Amino acid sequence: MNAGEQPAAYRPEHPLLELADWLADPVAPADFPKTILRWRNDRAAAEVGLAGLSDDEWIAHFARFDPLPGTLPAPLALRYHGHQFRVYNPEIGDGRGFTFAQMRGADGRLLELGTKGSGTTPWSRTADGRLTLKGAVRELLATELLEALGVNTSRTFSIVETGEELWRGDEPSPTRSAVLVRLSHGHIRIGSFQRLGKLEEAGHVRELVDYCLSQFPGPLPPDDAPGRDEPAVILMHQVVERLADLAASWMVAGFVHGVLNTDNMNVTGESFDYGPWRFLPEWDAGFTAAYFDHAGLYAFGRQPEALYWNCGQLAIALRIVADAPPLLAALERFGPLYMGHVRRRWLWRLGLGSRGEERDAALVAACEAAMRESGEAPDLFFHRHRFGRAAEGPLTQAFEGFEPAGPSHPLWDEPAPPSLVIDRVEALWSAIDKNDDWDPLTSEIAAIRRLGEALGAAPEPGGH
Ligand SMILES: Nc1ncnc2c1ncn2[C@@H]1O[C@H](COP(=O)(O)OP(=O)(O)OP(=O)(O)O)[C@@H](O)[C@H]1O
Repeated sequence: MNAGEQPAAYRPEHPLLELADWLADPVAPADFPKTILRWRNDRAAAEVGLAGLSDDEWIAHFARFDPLPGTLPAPLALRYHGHQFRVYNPEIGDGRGFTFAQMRGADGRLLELGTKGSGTTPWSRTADGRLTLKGAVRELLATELLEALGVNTSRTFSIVETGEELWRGDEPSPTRSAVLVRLSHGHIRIGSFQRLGKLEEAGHVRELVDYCLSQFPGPLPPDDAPGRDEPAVILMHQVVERLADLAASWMVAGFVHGVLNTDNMNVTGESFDYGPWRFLPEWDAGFTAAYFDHAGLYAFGRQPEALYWNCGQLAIALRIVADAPPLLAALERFGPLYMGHVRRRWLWRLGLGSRGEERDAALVAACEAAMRESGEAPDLFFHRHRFGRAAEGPLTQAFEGFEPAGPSHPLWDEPAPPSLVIDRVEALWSAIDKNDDWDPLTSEIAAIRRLGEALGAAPEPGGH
């Protein structure tokens, strides 16, 4: 919400309930020994009419999970399958989370509150259903910076520390526990369709397609797209458009998600599930975030290809209700859409207006080459070159004739804020872990929000 805007009214709904019999299981939240409020996102809460809750009420709803009035009567753990590192896994589903509430935002779009670390479900397998506090803090940092950088991301709504000791192979253990609530437009994944396709539930695929089209509305396919009136084809086009933009937005943010499995692909196009993510210390296509990604499958430069592959899996799942050629025609749009979104977002981050496709593409290529050569962190590069300043050497020509287009802000005349690279993330966590000092995290979030203000909103993609 921008300054001066009125807080939205709370407008509960529960359309998911209609699908719940075959898409989800009602579950009970864990009973935590402690509930210490660590983060409440009042900016996001104001958008859904929940900023007026007292801290006690907040904890009752977002750590004890007392139902919010008028929305889902019970938490729903969603069923899904997914390709994990390209291997099909039919045993997953919400193993440590659930959809807790649905509501309308001020713009009329559906929003959901979903959890992470809220207890076991039928899909927990042998795991504990919990989230580490460090995992929660990392998710907060990633979502705040991505939001500032114009990425369509889930938002971290609430973090409550829960007083348990957790054992993890990738954190010094025992480690502290938390329950996180996130706000996003939905939690229907490509893996949700894969599961229904695999189980040959064509009627349910149709129902889920209709739900997505009505709850997450988007544009119709281009005029010349084959099968453009069929619901599954329309959805396929929308998901391709959204994920092509998502891939572009991560590249321009210098962000490596780390685990681009099909169960982590939201059909709304929102970035979510922040595990081993990293921001780039330097421009390197081979930079890999997850220590367990030995082949570099989800390395920085392979993210667009991974999302394209995931869209292909959605097409396969939708084959049960649509012909292949129109689905493939939608899939083929991914590459050109991606390139267009990279150009648009790159110029936005530089604060420059477009000079046409060719010059814009040449500028992107020149900037990439300059970063590769110098080893400069992308955040620093974009800051130094905001509005086309500081161009030198081969960059001078590439920047020639581009005009400033972004808002002015005092930040652009200050030294660049430090990048949120791994050492910085670890330092912020260490203050909490060693001294229970939350001030460095709070200051970091304030600095990130100021960067978001300085950048302004990313422009919407144009029409077809
Ligand atoms: N500690 C845990 N307990 C139970 N299930 C877990 C745990 N950690 C991961 N899972 C499950 O393993 C699968 C893959 O985990 P992943 O980290 O991608 O998802 P997640 O972060 O738990 O949830 P989301 O994708 O909604 O962010 C999911 O089905 C998830 O629910």
